[in-house]
Amino acid sequence: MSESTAATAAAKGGLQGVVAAQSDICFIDGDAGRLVYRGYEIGDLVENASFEETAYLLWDGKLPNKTELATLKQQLSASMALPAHVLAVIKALPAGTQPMDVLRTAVSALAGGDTDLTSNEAAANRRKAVRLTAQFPTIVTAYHRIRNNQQPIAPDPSLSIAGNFLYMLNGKKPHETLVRVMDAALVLHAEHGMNASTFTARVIAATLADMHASITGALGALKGPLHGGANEAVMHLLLQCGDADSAERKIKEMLANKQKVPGFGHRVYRTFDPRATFLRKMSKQLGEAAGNSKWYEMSERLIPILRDTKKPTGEPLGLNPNVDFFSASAYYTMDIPLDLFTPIFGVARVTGWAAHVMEQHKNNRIIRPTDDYTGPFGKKVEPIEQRA
Ligand SMILES: CC(=O)SCCNC(=O)CCNC(=O)[C@H](O)C(C)(C)COP(=O)(O)OP(=O)(O)OC[C@H]1O[C@@H](n2cnc3c(N)ncnc32)[C@H](O)[C@@H]1OP(=O)(O)O
Ligand SMILES: O=C([O-])CC(=O)C(=O)O
Repeated sequence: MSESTAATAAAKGGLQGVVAAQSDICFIDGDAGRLVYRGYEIGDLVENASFEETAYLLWDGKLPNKTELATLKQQLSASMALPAHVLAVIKALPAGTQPMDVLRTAVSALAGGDTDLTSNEAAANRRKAVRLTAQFPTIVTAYHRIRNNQQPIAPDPSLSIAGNFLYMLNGKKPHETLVRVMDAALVLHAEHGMNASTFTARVIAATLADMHASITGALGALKGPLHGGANEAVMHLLLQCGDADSAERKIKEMLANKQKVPGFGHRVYRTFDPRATFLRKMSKQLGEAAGNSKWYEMSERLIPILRDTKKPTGEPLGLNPNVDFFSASAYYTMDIPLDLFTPIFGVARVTGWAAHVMEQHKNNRIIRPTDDYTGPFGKKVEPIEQRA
């Protein structure tokens, strides 16, 4: 970044372009639309590696061999069931509690009773990463069933994380194609450098707080509609519009009113988010398989509007879909309830958060930036009766 561009970015706030850590985990080239996890291109991983292999890669820095993968799968299967006190916490939450809040609360509750809680050593962190990754799908699906007056389904040790998520959600063995789509979505969402939730996790970890505290905080950041919450917001928008013509009108109106359109734009990508390229294909294929391409086609209609609409300067807006855009129509076509879209993001991203917490703990310095004070000086405390 040139000095003048850096100065403009600094004035806008949001830590744009600020290097917050040295990291071996993820590389993003925002101009080229390139995403790399530990040296592997995202396209290679999504086509040739499972979510479990990706988790291993993120945590251990290498792809597992057969024995290592079998061990990880066994460890994950052994950790999927929730402790009784966590199920009790989930059941005690008031009706209507949002699934992201349930997930955050349950992760916080999982700290109680975790045998490694107080250790930030690498081996303890690795065990906690496995347990949390295994427990996330169980929390999300158990809550969904409980809120619908259904019994939670016990995880099936023969299924993957993706397979178990669909199985525990619907109570029947999922079709292989759907498991493959869900697995690919999890690989695509697993990691993304110093995004807001990962940065949050690292800030918490850098105080030497533990993995559960860091991931509880990360979930709070992921919930927001400018971050992970955008996938749910995209689907609400598509449903509210109902058809492509109304959606086109609505988007133009939003742009004219300077409103942010969910699922578009990115702090780093200046071109198509490479993950959106894969999710776009998945949304199309799912629509065709379901005999309902309406949501995919509606989504396609919006792309040229956000790319080509002119700014007052005459330049095109140049906004592209991000990871949250096509995941919305893909998950909706898979019959996944809207308010589980962001929790699914969490089911994937817990692996990336855990990798960053481990990296932070390995080479730590507290993260404490500074601010540019713009308030007054010289005030004196007046007696309360004299205050306006
Ligand atoms: C997993 C993820 O977190 S991916 C992102 C998910 N979030 C969303 O989809 C929400 C919609 N998108 C946004 O709000 C933003 O694009 C963000 C939060 C992702 C990135 O924010 P920033 O880095 O601050 O945006 P940036 O500075 O590049 O914006 C440039 C301009 O494009 C505009 N813009 C950016 N995104 C959008 C959008 N989705 N709709 C309309 N205008 C937008 C900005 O308002 C800004 O306009 P200005 O120059 O007239 O002020
Ligand atoms: O990197 C970001 O700012 C947001 C994002 O796409 C992600 O977390 O996947």
